[in-house]
Amino acid sequence: MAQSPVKVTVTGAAGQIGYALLFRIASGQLLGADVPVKLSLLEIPQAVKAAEGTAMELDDCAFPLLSGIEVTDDPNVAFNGTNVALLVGARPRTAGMERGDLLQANGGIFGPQGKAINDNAADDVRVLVVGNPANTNSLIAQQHAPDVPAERFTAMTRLDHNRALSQLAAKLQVPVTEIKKMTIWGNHSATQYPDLFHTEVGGKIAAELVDEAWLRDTFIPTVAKRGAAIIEARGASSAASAANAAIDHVFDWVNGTEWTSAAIPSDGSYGVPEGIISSFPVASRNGKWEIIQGLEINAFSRERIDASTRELEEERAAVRELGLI
Ligand SMILES: NC(=O)c1ccc[n+]([C@@H]2O[C@H](COP(=O)([O-])OP(=O)(O)OC[C@H]3O[C@@H](n4cnc5c(N)ncnc54)[C@H](O)[C@@H]3O)[C@@H](O)[C@H]2O)c1
Ligand SMILES: O=C(O)C[C@H](O)C(=O)O
Repeated sequence: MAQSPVKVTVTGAAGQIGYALLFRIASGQLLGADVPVKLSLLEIPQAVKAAEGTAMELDDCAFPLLSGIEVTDDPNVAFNGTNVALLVGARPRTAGMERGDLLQANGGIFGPQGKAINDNAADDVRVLVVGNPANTNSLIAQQHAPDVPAERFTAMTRLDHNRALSQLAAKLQVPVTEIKKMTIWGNHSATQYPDLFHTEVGGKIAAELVDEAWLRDTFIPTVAKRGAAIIEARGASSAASAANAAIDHVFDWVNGTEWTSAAIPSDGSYGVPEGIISSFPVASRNGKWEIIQGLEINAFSRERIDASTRELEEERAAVRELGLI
């Protein structure tokens, strides 16, 4: 029997990530080449017309897997029966802003959307927050959705993971496919920690293949500050690479993987405070993320994981203070 379509909701559909994302979803890259999809495009009223234009272009592609498109400014409609919610819609930072500056500006979006997901989404809904500050926005949405299992709320650090793969591959002059077990810990911010002490290249530990000065002074800051470097170079924040990472995150969540990075609610593993949505090394089995256990954390890593998770605790305290959770 033909599979019934999976409903995918994309917020901020008229934005630059939305434009890079929707066509790939409709072509089957988000869920698989045999899975039909229905798209729901959520925008603010002023941008609905632009989203309708994107919907016209989606129509014009005649994608065999695309079974329907709706465009709306009502979250209750957009999330009605949704199976996958990609929360992209938020203001990007501009040159000179840190992600923390966006807490107040964007935090207000995610409470109402969390509630709309709670009240309307399908029982199997999976949520990926891309809009910054992604980890804490995901926490805000989760806190407004008490009927949805907490672990269904995630945030995107896959772009950081992919950036780390690419930087290391260039340094070691190897194809990215030779690199296994890359890990991003913590917040999708400048405090994130790309960890090479478990990463393997041709069976060897990556941290032992590079000198410590490069690891500390070049690799970690290059990955952690790549978002700002893209803004500086493009005059706009990353879009196609962000859309690509969102596709990777959901595809692996649904179809399984033995090792990647994703920000998921902490269960206290590795001393990461319970409840914050922090990046971990994860596997996905039977449609559920699992934190990879048993890794030895050295003093160098400990210090950096603690710094990034402390920032997430501070963000949680700040949104509590603002009454957002
Ligand atoms: N996690 C990551 O790795 C990552 C990477 C890149 C960008 N981002 C973030 O993604 C977000 C979107 O980036 P962009 O470049 O597409 O921005 P953009 O400004 O091009 O588009 C954002 C869109 O969101 C819409 N929007 C705003 N409030 C909304 C709401 N309440 N409901 C629905 N739509 C709403 C806007 O109308 C706009 O069309 C930003 O916060 C950016 O910082 C995250
Ligand atoms: O850094 C930003 O503000 C945009 C995005 O989160 C990125 O990492 O490219």
